[in-house]
Amino acid sequence: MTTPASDYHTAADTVNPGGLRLDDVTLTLGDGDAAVTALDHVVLSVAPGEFVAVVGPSGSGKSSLLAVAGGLQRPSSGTVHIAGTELTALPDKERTAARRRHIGFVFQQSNLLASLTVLEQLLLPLHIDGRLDAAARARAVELVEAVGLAHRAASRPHQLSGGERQRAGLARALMTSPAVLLVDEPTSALDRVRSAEAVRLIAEQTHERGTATVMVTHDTAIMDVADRVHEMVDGRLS
Ligand SMILES: Nc1ncnc2c1ncn2[C@@H]1O[C@H](COP(=O)(O)OP(=O)(O)OP(=O)(O)O)[C@@H](O)[C@H]1O
Repeated sequence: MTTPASDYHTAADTVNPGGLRLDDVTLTLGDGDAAVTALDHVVLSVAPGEFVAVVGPSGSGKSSLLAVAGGLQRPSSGTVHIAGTELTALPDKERTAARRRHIGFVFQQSNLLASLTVLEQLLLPLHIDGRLDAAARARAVELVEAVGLAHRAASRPHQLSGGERQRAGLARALMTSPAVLLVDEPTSALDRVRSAEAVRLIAEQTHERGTATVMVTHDTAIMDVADRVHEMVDGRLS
């Protein structure tokens, strides 16, 4: 008996069905004469296991793209799907839950909680979701090591450098194996070697875990690592 092709699944399919899709997304910020079209009819599809970079000048709409893709900001029009769910159709409470479960953010500001150690920052989201078990603890330790912070696992954010805080934020974002990973300029606070390592880790996790990853950056060196590179100019993606 042969197995139909549709019964075969890649590791990526098993971990994260669906990816990220933006359909005809427009975002207008501000009112009247001050109104700015931050996103202009953007179409973007990122498959599980795909690493997409978005490059573009300051003010072109890159951060707006991540905010809308991650459900932090509702678009003025258009739809966003993550992991098979239409994010833009969900009420606020459910959108927040979907965001926590499916999306990992790495922002320039790492938004770490001041009172928690590096290791605790990683464990908290799983604790909130009631999914904190031995495997999760082991993964947290592994990720803290992978971002080069093993010696800082028990440190709190104020005891870390900017680059260390950013790497802790990256490890935290990877902790839940999100379906979608949204990364804003991971290299700014890091030195060259560290930043190359961080990008390599993101690429590795993207391919191994079937994450749909979007990274926005000014850094054109990213082009060597990304599967696809888009350019953003005046809110338009090409
Ligand atoms: N709250 C706001 N009200 C009005 N305009 C805004 C608001 N936030 C951002 N903008 C404008 O929207 C456009 C896109 O901004 P965005 O932050 O997405 O750009 P960016 O490409 O991420 O820039 P950078 O690389 O400097 O971070 C810019 O022209 C910006 O001035």
